[in-house]
Amino acid sequence: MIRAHTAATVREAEEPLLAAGEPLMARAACALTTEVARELRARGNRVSGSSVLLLVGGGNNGGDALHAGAHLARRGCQVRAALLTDRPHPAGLSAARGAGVRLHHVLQAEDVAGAVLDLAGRADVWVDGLLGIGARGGLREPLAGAVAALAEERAAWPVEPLVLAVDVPSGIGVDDGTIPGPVLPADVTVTMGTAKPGLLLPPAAGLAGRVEVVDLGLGLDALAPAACTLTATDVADLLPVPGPEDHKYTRGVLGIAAGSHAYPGAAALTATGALRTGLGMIRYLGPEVPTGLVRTRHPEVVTVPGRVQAWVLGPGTAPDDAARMEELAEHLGEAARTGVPAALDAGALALLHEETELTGPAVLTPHAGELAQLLTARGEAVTREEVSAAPARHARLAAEITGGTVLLKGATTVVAAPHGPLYAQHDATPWLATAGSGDVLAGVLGALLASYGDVIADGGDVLAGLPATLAATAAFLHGRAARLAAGLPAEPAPTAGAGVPITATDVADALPAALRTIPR
Ligand SMILES: NC(=O)C1=CN([C@@H]2O[C@H](COP(=O)(O)OP(=O)(O)OC[C@H]3O[C@@H](n4cnc5c(N)ncnc54)[C@H](O)[C@@H]3O)[C@@H](O)[C@H]2O)[C@@H](O)CC1
Ligand SMILES: Nc1ncnc2c1ncn2[C@@H]1O[C@H](COP(=O)(O)OP(=O)(O)O)[C@@H](O)[C@H]1O
Ligand SMILES: [K+]
Repeated sequence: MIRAHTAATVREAEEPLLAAGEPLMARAACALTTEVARELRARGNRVSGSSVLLLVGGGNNGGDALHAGAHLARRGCQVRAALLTDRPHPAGLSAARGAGVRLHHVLQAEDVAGAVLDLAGRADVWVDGLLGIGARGGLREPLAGAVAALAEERAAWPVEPLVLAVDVPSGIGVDDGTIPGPVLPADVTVTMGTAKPGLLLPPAAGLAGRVEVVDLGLGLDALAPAACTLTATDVADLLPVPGPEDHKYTRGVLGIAAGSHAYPGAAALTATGALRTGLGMIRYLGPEVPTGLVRTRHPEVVTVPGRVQAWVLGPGTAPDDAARMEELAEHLGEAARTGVPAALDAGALALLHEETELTGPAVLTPHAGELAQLLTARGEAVTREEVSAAPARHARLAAEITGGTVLLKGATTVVAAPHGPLYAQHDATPWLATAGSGDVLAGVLGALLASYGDVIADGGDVLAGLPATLAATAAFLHGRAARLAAGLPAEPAPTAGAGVPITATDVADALPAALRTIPR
């Protein structure tokens, strides 16, 4: 699991170590130096003779950069520092000066951005040490203008410089993953002690490049993360494997109320997603046309009511279909009475537009537009664009308002329960943006909820976070299946091609291949 902690938690952990005289900044600077050298060599450059520009802000982030610059100068790099502050870190500054780093007081220039661009043009590497966890809001002037100019001009350089961010790309929302102002996108972010939520959460995570965590000995592993990303190993621990004592009822029975006369295909896609993820049985309940489709495609699906351990409600239904909405409301009521978890998708999300309190465990699976509608209906007027600009904040808000767990779909899927860590899963490929793929996801999630249905129903507070973990697991499997279906390797690799278009059916059919890549 990749774990991220907030700026406040990092400071709390650092405090006693700094008081005890632990050389945290020296460790950070060594790690930065190693990373710059490694990246230069990976690009076929020698370390000695390479030119490095340090972008230096007024705090310890700038101090890290200056100390690393001193090391690099001693290793033969030509290092310049653009001091975008009147008060650079004193020890960092004297170390840099002593090692022969050339210091440029760019704030004295009439055109600060122009002065920084001038220095940047001569450098193979830009080290972004403007702001770290001390950032308050987006970059202010003159830093903002300089960074905007660098970000814009970078692509025009004959050879694009390597951009390495210290701790975080300066100016991102460190704790919430927002992008409140200009930010210089990094190739690599060397982050200190632990990842920060903004390095995992969209949209800021997309500006961090590869994230390298430096172990500063902060002892953060014992503290609950604010955000995390599941890896294959975590998913392996969660995926149920049947034992000899199991039978179909212990493996989990999933009720699916999906599809309508207008959108029958969703019923079949949800069922395929669930069956390929693995469970004991599916009970499908719906109108004649989708029922026929499900029976034809999956003769193993039962189409009579009975006991279930989880529900998927809503794929392929629309709020204007009053009769279908009434059926969904009844199933949701039954789920709540029996304490059985329910995944609510598409039309079923509209059930929550009313002031209904979710009394049973539920996972909502909106995309940004559906989440905006839900929040607006519940008195928090917001647009789709605003949700996309701050997905974590809005997913958490919806979880708090409804009492459910929210899986917000997107290129990076964010999961938020009312409490506990956020999850950010970036496992898919943009080829997944195709009609019906959300129905497959609902099926994957439904199968996992059914497998754990009895545990969730009996669980109480101890297992309060389980629906969120299962939702993140579903996003992982779904994303990985999409990658494999598109002809991409399970994990992103620089040599992978662009992949090929996929259908939602392809995604469901690639689930067994995705499961085979999970080490169990
Ligand atoms: N505390 C420590 O000894 C360690 C800290 N580390 C580094 O120190 C960083 C945190 O250092 P600081 O607490 O000094 O904070 P920062 O270096 O992130 O920034 C603080 C400075 O930025 C200014 N500032 C804040 N928001 C701004 C904005 N929106 N626009 C323009 N200027 C703004 C503040 O006025 C202040 O001068 C970490 O990110 C990490 O890089 C590491 O060296 C590990 C050890
Ligand atoms: N750009 C993207 N990159 C990766 N995955 C994406 C992207 N856009 C959408 N997705 C994923 O595709 C799926 C689309 O689901 P949804 O919007 O419900 O579509 P539908 O209703 O047609 O099934 C979600 O799992 C979402 O996370
Ligand atoms: K930085």
